[in-house]
Amino acid sequence: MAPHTIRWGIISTGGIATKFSQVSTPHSLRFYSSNRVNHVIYPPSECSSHAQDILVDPSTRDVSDVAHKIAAVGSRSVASAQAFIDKLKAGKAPFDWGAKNGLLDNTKAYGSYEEVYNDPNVDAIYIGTPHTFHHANAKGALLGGKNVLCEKPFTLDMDELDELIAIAKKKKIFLMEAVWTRFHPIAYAVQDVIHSGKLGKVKRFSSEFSKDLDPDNQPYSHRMIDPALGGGSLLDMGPYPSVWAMLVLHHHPLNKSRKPPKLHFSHQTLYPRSNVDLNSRWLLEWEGVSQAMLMTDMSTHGPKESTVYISCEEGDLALEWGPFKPQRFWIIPHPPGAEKSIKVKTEHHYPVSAGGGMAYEADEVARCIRDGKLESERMPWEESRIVQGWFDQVRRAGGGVLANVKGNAGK
Ligand SMILES: NC(=O)C1=CN([C@@H]2O[C@H](COP(=O)(O)OP(=O)(O)OC[C@H]3O[C@@H](n4cnc5c(N)ncnc54)[C@H](OP(=O)(O)O)[C@@H]3O)[C@@H](O)[C@H]2O)C=CC1
Ligand SMILES: O=C1OC[C@@H](O)[C@H](O)[C@H]1O
Repeated sequence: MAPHTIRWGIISTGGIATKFSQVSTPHSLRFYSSNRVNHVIYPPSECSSHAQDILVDPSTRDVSDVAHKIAAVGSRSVASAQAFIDKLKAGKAPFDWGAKNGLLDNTKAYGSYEEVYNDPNVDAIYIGTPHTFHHANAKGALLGGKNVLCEKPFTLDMDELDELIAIAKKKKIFLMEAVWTRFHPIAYAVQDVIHSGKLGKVKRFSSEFSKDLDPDNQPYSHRMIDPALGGGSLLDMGPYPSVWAMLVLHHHPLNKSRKPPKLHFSHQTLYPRSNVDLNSRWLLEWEGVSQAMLMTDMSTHGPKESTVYISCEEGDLALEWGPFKPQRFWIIPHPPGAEKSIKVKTEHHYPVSAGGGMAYEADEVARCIRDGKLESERMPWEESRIVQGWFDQVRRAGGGVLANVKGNAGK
């Protein structure tokens, strides 16, 4: 049967859209315990782009039921949209597959986002603008009748998110937050290990996304600094410690009710230059499962081999940095003299397939649309709401410039 093909419209030509992966030479990687992906792997890169990744041959990730095409690119400048398309067409392996196979034929370059919302040849829109525009862009796309995949963080606050969900429900249109990590092979593997009980009960959990962005040497207009663009570490980086807590603890078999966790306390260190948060910490508790300490920080890199650390009865699990796309984890015995059934440290590789790792979430969108779903079971609205709720609470308690800022719900 022919694959169900989604005709994408891409909104914005910024960093996430244009940080083209410098990947050209395939090599085979052997890995210890993955049985989900086992074919040609390309070297991992932090730079990923939705537009570029959907141009990779889907068979490299064992996908044949869905496919992608780029029907339109919208930018505030038509020249930028056209340059973006030209760059995609000039992509190297594995991204050249799309141009060679017609995925960029007749792609339209628009000098506004509205034209993409209204293009009848577009099925779904990917939104890659700064956080403070997500709500307006997603709302415009939904009102134009388009399915939506919106970059993280979904919105600035819960009211904005609830309005988008209400529109999607009313118009019966698919809507999803682009938390790509949820769809990576390693995310399933980590859940399998912890939820199988092989390591016993979870005793403690910590996860963080720390990265030195050298804020003092960035212009004020940088979206991580400028409050008008939703600056600070929490909104940009917070989805990643959160995704691991949600997958491991919220989805834990012991959390039968799937009740949201309690947020005990939070703290933000403010960055005097613009009064956004330099770092944020918050403590959650899933009753009967575990507590979890989550952190974001844009002033330092943080630990390389334990961006997520899950202490369990029989041994621990540690994930490599960065939490947005780790490719390895380790199972680690307790300290000498305190070992339980885990006696030796083992390493487990789960690399993403060819490309940067963003095609998995695009495949999910395509399948959901094909199947007439409004939301994804792997990235459901309620779980975006839980995480958005933490951000609202942490931001408000932090006292920074964004503490009392309200989003644009209703506008
Ligand atoms: N999933 C992931 O791994 C990643 C996700 N992201 C998310 O993507 C979003 C965008 O981040 P990033 O690509 O780094 O951002 P950039 O600042 O690099 O680009 C944002 C783009 O948005 C458009 N835009 C529209 N209005 C404005 C405005 N007033 N000011 C600035 N830009 C505007 C511009 O595109 P144009 O001129 O074409 O209209 C601009 O190039 C964020 O929400 C971020 O959280 C970012 C990086 C990685
Ligand atoms: O979403 C993201 O993931 C990758 C990071 O490098 C980037 O800062 C962030 O926006």
